[in-house]
Amino acid sequence: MQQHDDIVREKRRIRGEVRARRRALTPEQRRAAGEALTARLAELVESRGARSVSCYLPLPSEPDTMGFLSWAAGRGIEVLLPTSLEGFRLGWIRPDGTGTVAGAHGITEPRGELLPEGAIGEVDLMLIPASAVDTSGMRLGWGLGYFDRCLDSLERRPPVFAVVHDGDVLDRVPAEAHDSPVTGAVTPTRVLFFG
Ligand SMILES: Nc1nc2c(c(=O)[nH]1)N(C=O)[C@@H](CNc1ccc(C(=O)N[C@@H](CCC(=O)O)C(=O)O)cc1)CN2
Ligand SMILES: Nc1ncnc2c1ncn2[C@@H]1O[C@H](COP(=O)(O)OP(=O)(O)OP(=O)(O)O)[C@@H](O)[C@H]1O
Repeated sequence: MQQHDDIVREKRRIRGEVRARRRALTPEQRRAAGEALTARLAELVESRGARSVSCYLPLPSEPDTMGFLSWAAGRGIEVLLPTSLEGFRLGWIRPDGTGTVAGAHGITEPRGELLPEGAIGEVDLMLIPASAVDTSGMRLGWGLGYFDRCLDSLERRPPVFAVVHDGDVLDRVPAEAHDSPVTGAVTPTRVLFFG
């Protein structure tokens, strides 16, 4: 149990550092990072020939995916976005283009059809939020388990890329049994593939 408590404490410490670092970014740094991120995400999607992906509507301090969402819309690439359901479970929405609503945790969610469970496993590529990732592919979220549960529940798991700032790629992120590695990560400067 000691070991488990240590891991939980270490995860909390890392999340705190990431939060502080993200909040210290100036508006100009955020804008520039968002613009660069759009190019990296577009590169990844094009290189994989993905026609459908998952993504997220960003909180103010998260890597800004809005430019990428516009790019994808212009290319006719289908983008599914998450909604926070009860029990820290994720649902997936196909946006209908009529706007957004306020979801849980202060996160904006699109209006649109809530897809049947498992449908997210059919996308070509998942782009998911994270607080940090390490070079072996272990991913740290915000401690609510939404994405761990979602990825665990999939019979077929598409390639999964964590979207983070450059400073959120760490040498090592502590892992528990329910954590499974991601395929890669995308930052404003690079697309990384993990063993
Ligand atoms: N944009 C976005 N949508 C998402 C998630 C997410 O991480 N980001 N989720 C993923 O599970 C689910 C909701 N869970 C949440 C995850 C994190 C926080 C949150 O407040 N995170 C940070 C702030 C972000 C930052 O500093 O960059 C925090 O804890 O302070 C809230 C809800 C579904 N939708
Ligand atoms: N597949 C699962 N089924 C049930 N509970 C889970 C599952 N995966 C994780 N959890 C629980 O969710 C909580 C958060 O786990 P963890 O700290 O690994 O989250 P995270 O990776 O930061 O979050 P997220 O998955 O939202 O990105 C823990 O209490 C964990 O036990």
